[in-house]
Amino acid sequence: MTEAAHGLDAKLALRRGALVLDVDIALPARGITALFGPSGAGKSTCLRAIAGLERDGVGRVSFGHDVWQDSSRRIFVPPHRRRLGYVFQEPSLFIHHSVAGNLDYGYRRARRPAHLDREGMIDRFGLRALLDRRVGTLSGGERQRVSMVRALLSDPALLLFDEPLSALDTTARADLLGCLERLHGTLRVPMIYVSHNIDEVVRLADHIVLLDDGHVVAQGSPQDTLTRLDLPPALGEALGSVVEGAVSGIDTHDQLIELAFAGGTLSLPYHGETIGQSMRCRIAARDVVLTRERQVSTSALNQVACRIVAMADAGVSSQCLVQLDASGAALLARITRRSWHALGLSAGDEVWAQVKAVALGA
Ligand SMILES: Nc1ncnc2c1ncn2[C@@H]1O[C@H](COP(=O)(O)OP(=O)(O)OP(=O)(O)O)[C@@H](O)[C@H]1O
Repeated sequence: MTEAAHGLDAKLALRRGALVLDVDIALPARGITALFGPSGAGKSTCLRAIAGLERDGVGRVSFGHDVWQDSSRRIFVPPHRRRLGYVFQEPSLFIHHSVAGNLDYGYRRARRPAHLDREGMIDRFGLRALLDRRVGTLSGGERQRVSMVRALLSDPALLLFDEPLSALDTTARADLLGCLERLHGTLRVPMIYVSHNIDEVVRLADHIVLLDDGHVVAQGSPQDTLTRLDLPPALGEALGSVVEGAVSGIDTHDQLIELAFAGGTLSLPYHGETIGQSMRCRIAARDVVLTRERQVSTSALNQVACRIVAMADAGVSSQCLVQLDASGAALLARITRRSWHALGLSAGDEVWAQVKAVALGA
């Protein structure tokens, strides 16, 4: 299998009822790209158009050196010839066949490529004990694991996952998210992952495309896109910073870990992490409190020294967004305008950002 030298480029326009989708997306050739946005933004429609499942989309889609669609030249490669591994919100499997039968369907058609680690994937997704079971007897979470491994074993050039966890309960969702995180480091092909759950996105994505009302409003690294001050109000709750660091301490007595990052250390709840483990956590803008002085009597375990970079309207008249720099790490706070004025804040000021450890629980 040859890997794409360039990723996916899609410039597509299409109308579906009240939705006018008009996107221009350029994705990296590796890693996970999240297509994120509020409900109804057009994420699934966009993914389907990329796959060739929306035939009336107009524009150009290329993947690596392959042109999948070019309306001006009447080129349209049908979905089954685009080498896609598609996973939908609801698993679509051969319900009367065994798990092994489902997994091997695409794997056999792809001629069992040597570079695909069938056994490793079965173990990584916890399917070993289920191989002989009929799919119809599995739970929703188990079926979705089968869908994912089946897609991976079909030797795709591009994986398209459309809200694969949204129909699952909290436990199944957490389990599968863990599987996907572990898969991340071994993925040889790019994945587009549609979600409206920002925590999933932050844990998985290397790159984010933010969609609102059929349009791309930002694309780039999670850190850069989610700390922007100019995003539409519909994306407001997703705003915040993505902190990357390594576990530098574990306090089993208080069940907390310390995460060392560019701006200092953060305490957050312990979930079985190990020292040295790389971690990402999201600090939602609404969970950050700003103070002029470092506080001595506060229940917030985290206080990070920052400098104010800029302030902007938060889209809600009583609130503003404050961009902060913590020794090179970008943070974002959403506070009231009243607080901004009461503290006499302005760009360039030194402040402390307080964050409760429980706000950082994964
Ligand atoms: N075939 C269709 N006919 C009419 N309207 C459609 C059709 N397909 C999609 N839409 C509309 O387009 C909008 C976007 O739908 P889409 O499923 O792409 O959004 P989404 O961002 O994936 O939303 P969600 O997160 O809720 O799944 C919705 O308002 C939907 O009702």
